[in-house]
Amino acid sequence: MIEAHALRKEFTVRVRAGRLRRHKRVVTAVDGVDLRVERGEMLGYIGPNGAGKSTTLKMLTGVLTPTAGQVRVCGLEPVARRTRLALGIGVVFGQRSQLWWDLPLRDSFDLLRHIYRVPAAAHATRLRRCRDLLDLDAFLDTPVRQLSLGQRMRGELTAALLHGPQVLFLDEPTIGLDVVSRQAVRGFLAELGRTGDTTLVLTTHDLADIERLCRRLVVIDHGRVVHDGSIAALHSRYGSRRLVVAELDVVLPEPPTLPGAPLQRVEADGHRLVYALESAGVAEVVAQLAGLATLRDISIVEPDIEDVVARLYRTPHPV
Ligand SMILES: Nc1ncnc2c1ncn2[C@@H]1O[C@H](COP(=O)(O)OP(=O)(O)OP(=O)(O)O)[C@@H](O)[C@H]1O
Repeated sequence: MIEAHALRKEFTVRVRAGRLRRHKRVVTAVDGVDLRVERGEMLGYIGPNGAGKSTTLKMLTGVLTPTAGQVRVCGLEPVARRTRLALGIGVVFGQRSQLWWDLPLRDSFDLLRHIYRVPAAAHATRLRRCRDLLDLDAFLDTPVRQLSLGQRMRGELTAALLHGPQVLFLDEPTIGLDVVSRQAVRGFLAELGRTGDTTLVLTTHDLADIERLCRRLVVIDHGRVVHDGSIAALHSRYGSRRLVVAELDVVLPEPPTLPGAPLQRVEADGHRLVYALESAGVAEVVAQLAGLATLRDISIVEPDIEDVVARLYRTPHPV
């Protein structure tokens, strides 16, 4: 659905160099990105501020012309075939609206049906589904300007999907949403992913979105791809380890040393021991601890995606 090769975008900016003088400076926002996304994939596209995520999305959707490289979305060259491409893609930019500010949500949806020339029956089916899954009914007749951010975002998602796009681009779809709206949006996107018809490209700073929705993660930094693979692959690349947390009834004179599971921390005055799973398996570690101490509780803590991504952002990457 998406193919990009050596995609590059440079911006020329003017910077002050004295009271009246200005210098031209070239900012390379995207620096040779290769990307291939198959039908039905849900791809998380993340990176620190200014990494080039929005610029990439703008090139994929035909808003910006690449400085160099090739790009095809739904088999089309985005800038040259922008009108045609609009029928195949849906776009949600969290900070911008595609709805009519003064119209009730229902009327915006109706206008979109005419703009995209969607047959009435197909429109009704898709709208019904969004109304059910996103709980739109309570505010369908409210003008967009009176909607809360969470309600508007649900409206935006519906608006992006009513013409049945093959690819959905989402730039920060959960930004600023409260917990309930965030869950509603995530649940809806997860459902969309399960049906497997829509390809989804999602940029976000909220890594819980990625964990919940995306099996594949592309990380971009300074305009370059620095990771392309699963979240699990990222953890193994950066040596993230699962932890075994043992709560003891009685404090031991010395925390036990376990082969293949180094002790990470001793907490709660010795009542809690935290081991990292290296070469040892969970069962082995639990069995050993059970033989050495009276356990009140034991839990396994999965590696934290925030930690591993923070480590990745801090790692310098070769230019
Ligand atoms: N229109 C523009 N003119 C000049 N520079 C730009 C323009 N748009 C983006 N840039 C620069 O390109 C770089 C990448 O910006 P981009 O908006 O793609 O980053 P991002 O990864 O989406 O960041 P964020 O997470 O902060 O939204 C930044 O250095 C930014 O200042």
